[in-house]
Amino acid sequence: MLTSKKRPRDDSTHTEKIKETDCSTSDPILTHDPWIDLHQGSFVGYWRNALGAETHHLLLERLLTQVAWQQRDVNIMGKRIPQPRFVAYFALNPETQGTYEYTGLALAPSHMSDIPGLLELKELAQNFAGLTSEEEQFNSCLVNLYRSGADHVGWHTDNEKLYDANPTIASLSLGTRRSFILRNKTDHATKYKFLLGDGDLLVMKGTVQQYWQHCIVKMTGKKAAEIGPRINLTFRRVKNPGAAGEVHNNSKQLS
Ligand SMILES: O=C(O)CCC(=O)C(=O)O
Ligand SMILES: [Fe+2]
Repeated sequence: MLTSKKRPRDDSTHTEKIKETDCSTSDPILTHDPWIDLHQGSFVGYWRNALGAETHHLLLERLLTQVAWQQRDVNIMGKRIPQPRFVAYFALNPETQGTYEYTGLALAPSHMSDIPGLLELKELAQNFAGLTSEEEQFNSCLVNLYRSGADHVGWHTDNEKLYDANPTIASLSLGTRRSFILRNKTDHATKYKFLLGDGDLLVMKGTVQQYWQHCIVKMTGKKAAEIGPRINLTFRRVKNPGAAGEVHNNSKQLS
């Protein structure tokens, strides 16, 4: 049974503010407040093992086997390249919410109710994100499958016009721990690294998509091939279904 009970972060060593020049030195933010104030109205919430259940592997297995994963081509700087991960898209009301589009890739949504447990995960993510009113609640879920350490997502912001200009986005991780980095758009040396492990939840809130970019770091070498899969579910609220493919400000960089 999934629980939405909030639990304090038990260990902050999985979050670090890092400098461009020294990515291995940690400057941990040692606080039990799950919300990190990035200034200018940007906030990130981070909960280790928000899922709190021992059934993550079943959930991972279910998603691996039941989701109709797609690897699509995207346009990056005039070139068509296969995305370095697999994706799928779910909506609460696929009939009215339209497609999700970026860099030449259009994904039609499936029903969230098609995957057992997905609606409960949405509720859980909403509770952690503090979304109480119905108008704020998530109605879509973009799911990423990183097969090994070589799969990744490049620097980007989730600034599609489908969403509000300052959307709340909740990201739930399953499987292998991977490095998620946020960097300030105007000062790339200001970064926060989160090691997102099985059951961890990260929420971006306020102006994060205006002032920060994020990525999942590409791993290289033998270790990249050896590590297991990771699935990430990002819950979002589609507000403007007619605006698929448009972005709020500067262009979205993504691979
Ligand atoms: O896998 C992750 O944690 C991030 C995914 C992401 O940034 C996205 O789907 O927009
Ligand atoms: Fe993103």
